[in-house]
Amino acid sequence: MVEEVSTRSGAHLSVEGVTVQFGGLTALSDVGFEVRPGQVLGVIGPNGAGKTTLFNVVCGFTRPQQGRLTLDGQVFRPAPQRLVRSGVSRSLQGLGLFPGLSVLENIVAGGGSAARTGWWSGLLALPRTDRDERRLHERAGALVDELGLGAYAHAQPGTLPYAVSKRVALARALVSEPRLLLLDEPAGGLGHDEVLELGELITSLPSRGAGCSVMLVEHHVDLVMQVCDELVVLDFGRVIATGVPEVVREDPAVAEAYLGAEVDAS
Ligand SMILES: Nc1ncnc2c1ncn2[C@@H]1O[C@H](COP(=O)(O)OP(=O)(O)OP(=O)(O)O)[C@@H](O)[C@H]1O
Repeated sequence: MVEEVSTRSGAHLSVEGVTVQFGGLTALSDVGFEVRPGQVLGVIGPNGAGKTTLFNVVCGFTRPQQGRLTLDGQVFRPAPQRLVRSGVSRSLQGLGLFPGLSVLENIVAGGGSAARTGWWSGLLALPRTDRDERRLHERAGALVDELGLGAYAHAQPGTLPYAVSKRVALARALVSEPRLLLLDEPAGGLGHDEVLELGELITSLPSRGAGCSVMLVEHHVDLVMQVCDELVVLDFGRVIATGVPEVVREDPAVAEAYLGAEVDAS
């Protein structure tokens, strides 16, 4: 088991002692965990637990007051516009597809500066070559096929069924061949069969291309239990449990956090 993990590739993200306050409210308190190479790590927790805040910290939308991130051992100060250059990609709850562009063009747009020969060239701000451009279009075309988007390649986002839009957003996040993929509620609004398909896709990500680690923020507990190697459970901004799904599922603190949330809701 250990051997299997150590041979996987993908980025290694470390989140250390992260604290975020909004005025007097502590949204995250001393949060720490790791996403290991080739791992699918799930972040779960009841409403208001701090999941979105954590996602925003890793994307660079929110700066923590304390703590730090490292990516492959280097201090990582994420900025949304530089993420792709760092080998990181994200798919947000709000799909954010460009209305004036076709599905294929939207996917190509996800290449950003990584359209250059790779994210490392993007980091050095090397100019984009025709060959880079061609490769980007090839990758976009391959994703259209792989995610079953062929019938929609030239459609406008506004005309797509919701589940198809979600696949387009995912393809756009994958076209840069990220080493770390950040997914925010990818199952939101999907039906049962679509969630199953999504689960298969997420499970395949670590062995896709050069390898990809995944941080998945998700409410859909069945999906999380199915696809994640490890879970981090947040409640009131604190990590209350970490571990493999089978163990977290039995953790009394986790049951209590979710039960408390249900009682509040009722
Ligand atoms: N920009 C903000 N300003 C003030 N408070 C905020 C802000 N963003 C989040 N919060 C608060 O921080 C806490 C954590 O919110 P967050 O959205 O991260 O939780 P969550 O686990 O994603 O919740 P949900 O599952 O409902 O989306 C909540 O109490 C929320 O009201």
